[in-house]
Amino acid sequence: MPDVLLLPGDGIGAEIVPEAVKALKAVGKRYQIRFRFREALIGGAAYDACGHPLPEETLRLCEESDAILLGAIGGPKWDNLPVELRPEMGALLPLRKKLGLYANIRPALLFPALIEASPLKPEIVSGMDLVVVRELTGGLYFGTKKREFVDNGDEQAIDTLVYRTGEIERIGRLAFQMARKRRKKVTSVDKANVLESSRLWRDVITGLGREYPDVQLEHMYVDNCSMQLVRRPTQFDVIVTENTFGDILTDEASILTGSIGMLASASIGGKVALYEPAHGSAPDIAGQQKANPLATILSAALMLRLSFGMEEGAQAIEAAVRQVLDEGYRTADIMQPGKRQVTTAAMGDLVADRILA
Ligand SMILES: NC(=O)c1ccc[n+]([C@@H]2O[C@H](COP(=O)([O-])OP(=O)(O)OC[C@H]3O[C@@H](n4cnc5c(N)ncnc54)[C@H](O)[C@@H]3O)[C@@H](O)[C@H]2O)c1
Ligand SMILES: CC(C)[C@H](C(=O)O)[C@@H](O)C(=O)O
Ligand SMILES: [Mg+2]
Repeated sequence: MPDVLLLPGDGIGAEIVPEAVKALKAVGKRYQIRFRFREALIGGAAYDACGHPLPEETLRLCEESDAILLGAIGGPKWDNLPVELRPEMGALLPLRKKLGLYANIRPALLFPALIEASPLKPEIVSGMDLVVVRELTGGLYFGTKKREFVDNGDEQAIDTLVYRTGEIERIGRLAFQMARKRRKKVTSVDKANVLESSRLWRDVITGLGREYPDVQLEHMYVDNCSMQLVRRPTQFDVIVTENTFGDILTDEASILTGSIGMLASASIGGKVALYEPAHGSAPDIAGQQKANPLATILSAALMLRLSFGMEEGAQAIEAAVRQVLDEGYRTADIMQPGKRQVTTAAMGDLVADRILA
């Protein structure tokens, strides 16, 4: 019985996770699989309940589970806490690190029904289907952080950006392997014209490329990449990049597919994988049933594919999402003239229903 740990977290997390559970239950019913769902606290919700954003009990349940589904963490309520108690630095980052989740897979796929919801012209965005492989446990996020006063009385803040060859090699390998199963192209994104860590990144990826002669490798500076994504997103197949660049480029890529509410993700590399939408807790729309649950539902599909080897179940979810969009149902963020606007829960019901149809 696959044991799935649910971590709804904060803001819209409590609204979107139940919709992905509906999809998983529908797959369970269709293919006679019984999932066991457990739930734990994380983020601001955990801080409010027990004084820490990542309680030991939550970490233990994560380590014992077969896969984790996370909603989102954070929000203005907790932004002024000491940094180690904030949901981002006190829970999400340590959880990724402790579970060894060094690779964050973020597919940015345009569903044809959403072509009008994209800010790009239909002829430019049509066929967009790329995946960003983001390094997740290194770089600026995990470097030394400090503040100190200098001679003239100024305060200075320091964040170090460190990458080792081994860290670059393992994420690079994953990207090449993924490209082999796709359109056989890897774009490695860095800032090698400025950063030493990027020059090492480029050296390591170039060396790895020789082991994958069937995969086309190109290097691109991150500033150019952010422009190329908008100019011609279909030129990309697999983008591999370091932590911070991947964070920024995936928010950019998400909107090209219609909304950040469409971008699923899988964080892998350890014994247990974590699945979560790429977006945050969206405090501006929390509690209003306006959130798009599809990124979380599509993250559940990634869970079935990558953690449980249930390709059929994953495809059933993806086909149901496609069908519901083709039928014209939309949450507010992807609403278009002539379409039918539905709530978060209604969207989840529709997807579950189509999985079972
Ligand atoms: N993985 C995570 O848990 C995660 C990711 C990003 C941000 N955060 C946290 O979330 C909080 C809010 O951050 P932010 O406002 O910069 O980013 P955000 O992604 O929460 O929201 C950005 C914008 O996108 C909209 N949006 C996001 N998800 C949506 C959805 N599913 N459906 C419809 N609209 C959606 C929001 O309403 C908002 O206008 C912060 O505390 C941040 O640290 C957490
Ligand atoms: C909340 C934040 C720490 C996180 C990140 O930057 O990794 C988020 O933006 C994401 O993309 O998952
Ligand atoms: Mg982000």
